[in-house]
Amino acid sequence: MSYNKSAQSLLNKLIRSNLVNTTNQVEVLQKDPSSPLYSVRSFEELHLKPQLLRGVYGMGFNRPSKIQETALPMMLAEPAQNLIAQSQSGTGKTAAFVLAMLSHVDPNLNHPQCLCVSPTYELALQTGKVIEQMGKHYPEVKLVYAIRGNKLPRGMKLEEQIVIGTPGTMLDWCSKFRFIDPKKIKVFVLDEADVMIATQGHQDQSIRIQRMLPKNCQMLLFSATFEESVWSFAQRIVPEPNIIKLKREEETLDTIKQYYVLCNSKEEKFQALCNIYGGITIAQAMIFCHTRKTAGWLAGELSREGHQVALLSGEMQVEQRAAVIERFRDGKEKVLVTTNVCARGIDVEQVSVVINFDLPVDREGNPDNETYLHRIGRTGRFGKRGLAINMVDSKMSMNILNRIQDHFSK
Ligand SMILES: Nc1ncnc2c1ncn2[C@@H]1O[C@H](COP(=O)(O)OP(=O)(O)OP(=O)(O)O)[C@@H](O)[C@H]1O
Repeated sequence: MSYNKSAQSLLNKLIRSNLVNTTNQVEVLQKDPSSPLYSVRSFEELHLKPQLLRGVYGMGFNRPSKIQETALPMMLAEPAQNLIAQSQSGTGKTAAFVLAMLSHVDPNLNHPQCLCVSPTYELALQTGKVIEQMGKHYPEVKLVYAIRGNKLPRGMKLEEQIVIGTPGTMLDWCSKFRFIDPKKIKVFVLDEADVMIATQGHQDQSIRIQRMLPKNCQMLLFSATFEESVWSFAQRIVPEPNIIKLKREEETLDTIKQYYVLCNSKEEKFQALCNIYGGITIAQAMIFCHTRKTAGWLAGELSREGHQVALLSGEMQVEQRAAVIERFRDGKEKVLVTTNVCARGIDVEQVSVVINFDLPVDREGNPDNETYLHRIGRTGRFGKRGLAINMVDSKMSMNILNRIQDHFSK
């Protein structure tokens, strides 16, 4: 379960190349409601160090994202303020806390000052990459990974200002090995709290790290979702927090053209698919199948027809899946074939054509409306127009399609 959650989160990060736009307003709950609430419309207003402003613009950011507008002034304020922030993946949380960490470190002090914990090694590396990009013009600030494979000699004291890693190793480095002096930490970031608590032990380890930090250390916690269990964990980690929440944009089927194609067999569906493919110039398409076997077969047939196809399948390791997704995102393959299960929870916003080679159904064989919507739907008025094609090959699948139609009244 936790493996799935962190894999999903990683794959989502990899498949997305852009900020997720949202028209929803942020909800803010201040620790001290009488203090003024600042929000910024530009990065200049934040009075960042010039090296960091260059780093931000160098990444192609023109203005703060919705959540950054409110979160950044809070995180950069003096004295430090604690923050719990929740918004869906892709809305700019990572970029925000990376900027906060880079702003708060003193490059002249050669000891760790910021700790950032992530649920997995791969997720930690992704955050590390953002630190490197944003800190590109600030080479005095150094970064080290507290992850299992990284073995340091006993008695060593770290000189890097930022440490990013997984809770277990981070805890060992702070207590058992004392590579880090927790009393000198100024900023503590806990990323992906919802994924974190899904792993046995991570919650306790995170709390034990937090207890070693000084009272005036800034505590920041981020999460994509906010169910009760995340919330109670957040409150144990972050005392006297400001709270920012950004609602997830509703997905709609309004801007999507949906079709279905009637066939008699798997082979006919494949033929129909080839015909459709010949008829329209498709930028990039994702094709969903019910089983691994069908997905493998279809990918084989498509490549025999000369298509460049990527296959994402459940038996692959996360790294392999990540590599497939990265190649697809970079346009190296135009078609991605995957199974319903494997792609659950993955956002495919930039894909304009979605083909359900098999319709999404749940374990009992009933229509899975939620998956249908998530796969095909687009959010808000920024949503690009899209095309969805459903393949029907039996009375049973026609029945499922009809029930999906009834459900959405479309
Ligand atoms: N102000 C901005 N302007 C333009 N792009 C931005 C801005 N902030 C972040 N981005 C880009 O948007 C994407 C999502 O940002 P980021 O990874 O920070 O979001 P997130 O909420 O942390 O999502 P996740 O939890 O999946 O990492 C990244 O590609 C990032 O480079």
